[in-house]
Amino acid sequence: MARPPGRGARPAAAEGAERLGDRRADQPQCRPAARLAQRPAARAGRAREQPRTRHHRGRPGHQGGPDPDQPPGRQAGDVQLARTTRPARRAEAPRAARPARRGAAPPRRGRHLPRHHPPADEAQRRGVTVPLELRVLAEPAQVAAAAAERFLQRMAAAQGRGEEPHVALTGGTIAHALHQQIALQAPAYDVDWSRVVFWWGDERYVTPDSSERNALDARQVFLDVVGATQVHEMPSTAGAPDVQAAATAYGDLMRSSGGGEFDLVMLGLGPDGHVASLFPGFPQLDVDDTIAVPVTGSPKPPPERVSLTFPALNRTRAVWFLVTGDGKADAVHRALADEGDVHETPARGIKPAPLSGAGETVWFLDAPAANQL
Ligand SMILES: O=C1O[C@H](COP(=O)(O)O)[C@@H](O)[C@H](O)[C@H]1O
Repeated sequence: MARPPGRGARPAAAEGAERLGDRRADQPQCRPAARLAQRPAARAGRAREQPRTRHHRGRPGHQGGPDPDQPPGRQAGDVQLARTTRPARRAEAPRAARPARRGAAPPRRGRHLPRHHPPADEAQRRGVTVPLELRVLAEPAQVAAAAAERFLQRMAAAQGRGEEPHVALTGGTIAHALHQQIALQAPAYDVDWSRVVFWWGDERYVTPDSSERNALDARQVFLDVVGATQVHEMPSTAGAPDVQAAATAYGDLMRSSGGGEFDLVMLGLGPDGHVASLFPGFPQLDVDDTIAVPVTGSPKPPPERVSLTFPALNRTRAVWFLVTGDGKADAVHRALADEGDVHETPARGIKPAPLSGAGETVWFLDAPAANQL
């Protein structure tokens, strides 16, 4: 898994630095950023010398006292770091199914993924390496604007190659601002919205007009504004008799759509490290033979949800995490630490394994969310 930045292990790249293409884990991904490359050598040496425990690696000042060269927390300012993900460690791979510790519904087995659908550790098995970028911006509004700009560029580029990109949208705190920004910036880009296929990484199983619905806000501020036509919502209570049926129907729809793989999956991150509706300690984390699973007893309301599984989310060229606020800083740190358990920090199970094209993992963070890196 990837390391947090700031330990001198990998050179960083300034925004706009020339990308050198996909490389193996032990090779630098981008040319060093001038401002970071000019750090005093003594600081880099100190960072290497400090003994660190597994959970504190990469947290300057946490183990060895405050670092005089480094103000607390990562500085905002549109800095882009880039590294390459490492093949997942064995301990991080999803384990055999364990009993639910909370009131989660047992996920239904036997809804097999298409043959081309890679298992959760497909990236590891095939030795796939995917570049990892961190973009730290000052405020949530800048995170939304930067991600929206890149989203529009990505869609236009995919369509320019003759593709019809499939995208998984996120819910959560950042989604509203992100979607607003996409709609705002859209007129400047040549995107045919009838040729982008929208899905969701997770959804709340509530009434269709509930303000808890991830899709409702996305439609109002983005999809209906730009005129998207291929929008696949997860079923609400009006569309399926129960949450299990909702998950089954969504998996069936995705399986029959012939999409193959996502071009892009966008994800938020909960303070507990959850992504989509895959929560710490829940049995859905271990499901690798199904596209979508029901969740009951969610620790975050509302209690009933549908979520894509890790294999479904990882069947993508790109994953973008969008995370803001200091309440997420510990989760960001745990997600990017060298070691950790996917059952404690579900974000660690996100390892895109592209079947085609170049892969990427990008973390768009505001400064508070990055303050433990
Ligand atoms: O409930 C959800 O939570 C996560 C994280 O959301 P946040 O509000 O803590 O940012 C989100 O990614 C997911 O889509 C959503 O349904």
